[in-house]
Amino acid sequence: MTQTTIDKVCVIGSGVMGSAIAALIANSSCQVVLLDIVSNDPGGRNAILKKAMENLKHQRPDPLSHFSKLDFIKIGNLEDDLQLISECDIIIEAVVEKIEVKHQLYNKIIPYLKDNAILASNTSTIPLKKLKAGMADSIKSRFIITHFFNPPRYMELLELVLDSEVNSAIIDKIAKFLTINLGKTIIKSNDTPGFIANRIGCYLLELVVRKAIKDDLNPVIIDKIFTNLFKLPNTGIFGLYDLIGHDVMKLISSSLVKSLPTHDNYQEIYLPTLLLDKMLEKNLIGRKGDGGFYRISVVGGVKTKEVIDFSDFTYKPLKDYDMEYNSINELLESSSIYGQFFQDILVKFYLYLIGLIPTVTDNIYDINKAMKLGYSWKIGPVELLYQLKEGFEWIKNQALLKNLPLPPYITNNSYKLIEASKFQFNRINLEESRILLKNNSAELYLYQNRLVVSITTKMNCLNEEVFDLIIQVVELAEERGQDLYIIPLTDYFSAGADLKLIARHIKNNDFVKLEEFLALGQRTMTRLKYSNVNIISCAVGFALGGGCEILLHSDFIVANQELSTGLVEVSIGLAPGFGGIKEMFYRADEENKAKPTITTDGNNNTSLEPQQDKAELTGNFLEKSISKIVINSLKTEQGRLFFENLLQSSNRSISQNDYIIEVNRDLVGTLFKINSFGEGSIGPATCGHVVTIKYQILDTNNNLINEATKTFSLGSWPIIPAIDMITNGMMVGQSRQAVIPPQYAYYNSKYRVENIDHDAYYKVNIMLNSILPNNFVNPAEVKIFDNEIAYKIPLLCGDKVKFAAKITRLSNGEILYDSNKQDKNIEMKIGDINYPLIVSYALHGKVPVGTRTVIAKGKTFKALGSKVNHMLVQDKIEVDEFLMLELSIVD
Ligand SMILES: CCC[C@H](O)CC(=O)SCCNC(=O)CCNC(=O)[C@H](O)C(C)(C)COP(=O)([O-])OP(=O)([O-])OC[C@H]1O[C@@H](n2cnc3c(N)ncnc32)[C@H](O)[C@@H]1OP(=O)([O-])[O-]
Repeated sequence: MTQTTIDKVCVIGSGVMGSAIAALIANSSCQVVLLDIVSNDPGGRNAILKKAMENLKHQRPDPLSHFSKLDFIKIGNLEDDLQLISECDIIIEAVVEKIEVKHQLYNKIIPYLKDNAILASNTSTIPLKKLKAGMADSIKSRFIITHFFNPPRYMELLELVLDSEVNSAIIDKIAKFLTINLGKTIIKSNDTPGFIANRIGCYLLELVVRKAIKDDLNPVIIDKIFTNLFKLPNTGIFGLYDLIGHDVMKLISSSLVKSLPTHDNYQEIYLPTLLLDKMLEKNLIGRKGDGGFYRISVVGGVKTKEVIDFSDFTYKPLKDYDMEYNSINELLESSSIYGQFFQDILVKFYLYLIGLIPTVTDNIYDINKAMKLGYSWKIGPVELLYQLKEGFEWIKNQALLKNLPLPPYITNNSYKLIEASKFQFNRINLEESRILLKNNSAELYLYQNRLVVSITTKMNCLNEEVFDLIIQVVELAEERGQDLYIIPLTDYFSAGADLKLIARHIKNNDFVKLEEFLALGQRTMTRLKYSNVNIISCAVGFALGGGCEILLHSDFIVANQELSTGLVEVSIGLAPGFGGIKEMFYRADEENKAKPTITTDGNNNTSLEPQQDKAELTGNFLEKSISKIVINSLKTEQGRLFFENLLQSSNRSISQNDYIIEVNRDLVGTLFKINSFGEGSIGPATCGHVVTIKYQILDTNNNLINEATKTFSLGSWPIIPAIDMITNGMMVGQSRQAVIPPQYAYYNSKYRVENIDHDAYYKVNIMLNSILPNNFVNPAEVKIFDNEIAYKIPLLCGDKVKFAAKITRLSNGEILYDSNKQDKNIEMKIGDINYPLIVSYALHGKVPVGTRTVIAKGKTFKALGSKVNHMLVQDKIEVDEFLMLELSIVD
């Protein structure tokens, strides 16, 4: 559903940021056009874009909220497809940070902009006024900088840079899109180099790293102090430098140093540092290089974090250090080298930060917020200052002692007007509201004449008082005939039922109170569900357990894109008690009704109904939930006794493994919308088999593009990849008809199918004539178990994959193969005939995470048509014995 007047957005530049911004926008179900330069690659004129789309599927953390969101992105190049720009309401430029390139691009695209389209640059370094130089006034009034943070899907901050020329209607329109559709928090910055967060964040990174190296201090201790005392994210400072990349840091800092005035303190702290230069030379540039300050090594199958030894640039396992300091104050009062180091850097850091007022922004709360949202600081830097015994006075005194100049914000005493309460930013402006009802756990506000309930307990946990107030409020809303909104005042919706309360009841053996609590919760949910006013729940952060159950019982859910929600209690062995499982099923059923279907008319023409918007509830949810509950119960002595008593008549002890549930393997179907015709008796075809097929490729108007009979090995992609993927699983004599999305329709440069448009959907008809060799995996004889369900693009025939594998003989537990023992993961193409057939069978259709356990007969462990078997000595396996294969995907 589009909530603003923005229907289509164009992103230009499919690099790391551009493609991830396109994914973020597609996640909100808004149409995206992603453009880049023409490629000379044999893969076609859009090869750069195809690669970017492919990368989106594999990046971690996932840029896409669901793989079907790729369908919202249409790709094109800047020569053939410029007219696509004229359909777009916003054009976001995310090309290389070179002013000449950007200007050339603007000149090229401006003739295609529709009248009221907004043009935005995602630059992080080039000033707005330079970007706008030479533009016509009619473009200047709708040209802005929208600075996203990396990764755009996960970082809430968006820095918006505008000037007085920008039309106010444009500001309103883009602000609505960024906040409502994309869930971003906007912070306005003046047009100064690096804007707010990077100016401060990179200053701190360079200050700490360069000074620590100069003073010969240990990165591990410094990072531990930052994460433990200052509550910075776990990467610390050195880890973040590695994550950004030393090469990128160099680009950012050099650009900042070049554009900042000569008296700016960045120039002074950006010390020449030989060791950093040497690291760059040796490609020790961080995570994407051969290591950085830290490196992760896999030794004996175990991941080990190591730290650099500057004496010879080797790496040593990380030693843990005891924290000597209990608080920031203790650290700063210490005369240790680390105490002195932190004193020095903190004074410099804060003087720099405060000195940015008013040139960069006149709002100190925005500075605090930018670091929380753009750099994931749990506590903002200005809030942190209040944890120092003397706060601003400490900075002031230290500056005087060290003879450092004080910024105007301190000398004119503006800092004395800071109100600590304003650091917590509420989504509701409480000053505009009036409390109508209240107890110790929840409150009802009248906000802009709407009824709004907010929970006020720790983590917004649900207790009796919360339920009492909600029931009372629903009644009041019905009396007034007004809809009811449930909105958190915090960054999260609710952590669910108050587990401490439940634990107290259990500890006191007070099961009557526990039952009453559950009954009250159920009554509350029922009241929400059957109220005769609308219940609208607005959720951000997390809505876990009972929090999720509130959403499930609401009439409307307004969810932030990054909301984490679910009935998570099953993983700790608790059954959702407030009606969540039932509601999940009702909703899943409704979604199934809305699912896209393939309809086939009398002439066997297939048409695809419109794509649905929501993620589907696939997988055996109920069985998985119950199995998790049982498995977790079995981990406790009481749980085990309970189940053993229950099963006494069967007179056997029980194992957790008895409760692992089979998975379903139909994820491939959600990608291709396959219809099968006929039964067939020989097969099924598995990746690696040599098949002969007759195929037809048709466009969506049923025009025949290509047809032929072809013999090839499944997974070699000789026609278009989708044909191999769809043929997998077919029986000889069977036919399949499928609709394939563009990303699986591109052709292989070796065997060209002419006239394939890289951006279009196609239909294929396949008839399977023969399979060689006649060595098959009979699905009825195979058991497959997964350790998790995930909604990711499944691995398919012909894809490359990296995994660890173990094969165990079930009759005696003998381990026949273990890649971990050989200290090596397997990297193979699904369909490689040098690996056991069962491996390709098990990998096709598996999501690229977690462990898959397969139990199958020895005959399926033979490699296809080859004497080489990279995992087993073939002669050691009996055809009819049962073997267990465990495959764990490696990132
Ligand atoms: C019977 C069926 C009922 C129903 O149907 C199902 C449910 O809702 S079942 C429930 C389903 N829900 C869950 O399973 C979620 C359980 N909670 C979590 O997973 C994490 O706490 C969470 C991810 C929310 C935040 O992580 P984080 O940011 O690292 O923060 P943190 O972890 O450090 O916690 C901060 C403080 O909050 C406290 N507290 C938190 N949650 C609860 C609670 N439910 N209760 C009470 N207290 C809770 C926590 O103890 C701590 O207190 P203290 O005194 O300051 O030490």
